[in-house]
Parts: sequence; C-alpha cells; structure tokens
Amino acid sequence: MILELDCGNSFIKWRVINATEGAVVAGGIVDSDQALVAAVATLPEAPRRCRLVSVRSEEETASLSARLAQHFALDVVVAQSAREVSGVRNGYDDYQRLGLDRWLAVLGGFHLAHGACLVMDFGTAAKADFVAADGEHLGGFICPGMPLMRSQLRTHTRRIRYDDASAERALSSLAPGRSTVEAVERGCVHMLQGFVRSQLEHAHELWGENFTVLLTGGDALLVQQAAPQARVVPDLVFVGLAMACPLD
Ligand SMILES: Nc1ncnc2c1ncn2[C@@H]1O[C@H](COP(=O)(O)OP(=O)(O)O)[C@@H](O)[C@H]1O
Ligand SMILES: CC(C)(COP(=O)(O)O)[C@@H](O)C(=O)NCCC(=O)O
Ligand SMILES: [K+]
Repeated sequence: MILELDCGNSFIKWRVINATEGAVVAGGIVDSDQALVAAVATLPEAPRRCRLVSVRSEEETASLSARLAQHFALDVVVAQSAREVSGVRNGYDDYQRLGLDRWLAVLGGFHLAHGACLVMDFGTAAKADFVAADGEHLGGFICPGMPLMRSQLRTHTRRIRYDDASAERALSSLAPGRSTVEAVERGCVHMLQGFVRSQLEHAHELWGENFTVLLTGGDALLVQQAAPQARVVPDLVFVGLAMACPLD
C-alpha cells in the first residue's frame, strides 16, 4: 500500500493505493497533520510507502514527513521541481518557482490529454496552465480562488458576515442574489467562471479546437458549466505525483 498526499494551502488530500494495480483503496480530505495521522491510523492495513507533494513551507512539509515516519515508520518521498518530466518541459524562467501542485497537474494533464491541454485547478488559488502539443509548458495564471475571494470580502468589509451553512445554500443557483450571502457567494462563482471562459478563449487563440481541458481542485464543480467540454479529474495532481515520484 502506498500513501499519497497532496498538501495544499487549505487542505491535505490523501489516498491509499494498492502498490501492484494502483487501485484506490481509501482516501479523504483533512485540515491538519493530526487529522491525517488519525485517518491513516484507522486503516485496516498500514501503508508501507508514501509520496507527497506540498505547496506549504519547507518546515511544515518536513514536520509532516517526520510525523509520518514516527507514527507509521513510513519512508516519505517528496516531489521536487524539475525542468522536464515525461516529455513535459517546465515553462517558468526559474523552474523551481512553479508551484509543485501546478507542475504535477500539468504532468498529469499532458499524460491524459496526449496533446495540447489547458489545466485549471480551483483550490485556495485558481490556476490555469497551458501545455502545447509538443510538451512545452507555456506558463499560466494564478488568481484568488473561492476561499480567498470569500475571506477577503468578509475581512475587509464591515457588513459582509455569514456562516458556512448559508454559504452552501446560496450556491443552489447563480441568479442575482437577494441577500448578502447569495450576492457574495454567487458573485465569486461568476468571477471564477469568467476566469475559465477567458482561459478557454486564450486556448482557442493558441490551438483552435485542438486541445483538451482538464479541471481539478476542490471547487472544480463550481466552474464546470463554464467549460462543458472539460474533463473533471479530481485526482489529477495524484496522476502527476505518480509520474514525478515513481516508487519502484
Ligand atoms: N469534501 C470537501 N472537503 C473540503 N473542501 C472541499 C470539499 N469539496 C469541495 N471543497 C472546497 O474546495 C476548496 C479547497 O480546494 P483544494 O483543492 O482542497 O484547495 P488547496 O489545494 O488549496 O488546499 C474549498 O473552497 C472547499 O470549500
Ligand atoms: C499558486 C499556489 C499558491 C496554489 O496553491 P493552492 O491553491 O493549490 O493551495 C501554489 O501553486 C504556489 O505556491 N505556487 C508558487 C508560485 C507559482 O506557482 O508561481
Ligand atoms: K492544490
């Protein structure tokens, strides 16, 4: 069994795969290292190996690795930046600066698309990355995702205040809001969908009709209607993680 982790700025996504077939046997989303340890401790069979990607600080990533080594005697392989993997070339001037979650989503996206692709990831931040048919990563865009937009409005205004349960209810429609919570939650979704449409336009300018669109991240479903042709791949970062960190 292999434990795989995707440590984002808000949540740790984890799953356990069978080392031989790669079948997913367990998984979940947790908001702390402690909660991860607790979840893994309840598994019927302890994982023997672990690979992870993190966009957290070096210290946080090292501390999580140490905790996993201590609790489960796991050897942890941490994904590292690279100029090129599996025919995909990192497009950043300084390849080490490209967020590792973006890099792995790009690797996974190109692998699944077998050609030009637009990869969009909706987590704490919203990210779009472009990969040409020859594997060249052309770069991308980063803007605030749903959690950041929402918290900026709540923090920097006096009268925008609402709870998580009403936020969830507000997203049952995208019609003009008739309350603060509806106006904000739906407004932010419209911002993200606008982002998606402009990335699609850019991809059309580059490649005409010849490209694949991949959506991932915790908020991918909020934007799906803006990209009806897109493939939603919730585990896209894990696809790239396996490519960047083969364990055999
Ligand atoms: N089952 C879930 N658990 C937690 N957050 C979720 C879940 N499904 C969707 N989300 C949403 O996903 C977003 C976080 O996305 P994620 O890709 O995990 O971010 P990050 O990688 O930056 O930590 C949040 O806006 C959250 O509300
Ligand atoms: C852009 C990000 C903050 C996204 O983080 P996430 O939303 O996945 O938590 C992360 O990919 C990152 O720290 N990138 C480094 C900067 C860059 O990619 O240019
Ligand atoms: K992420």
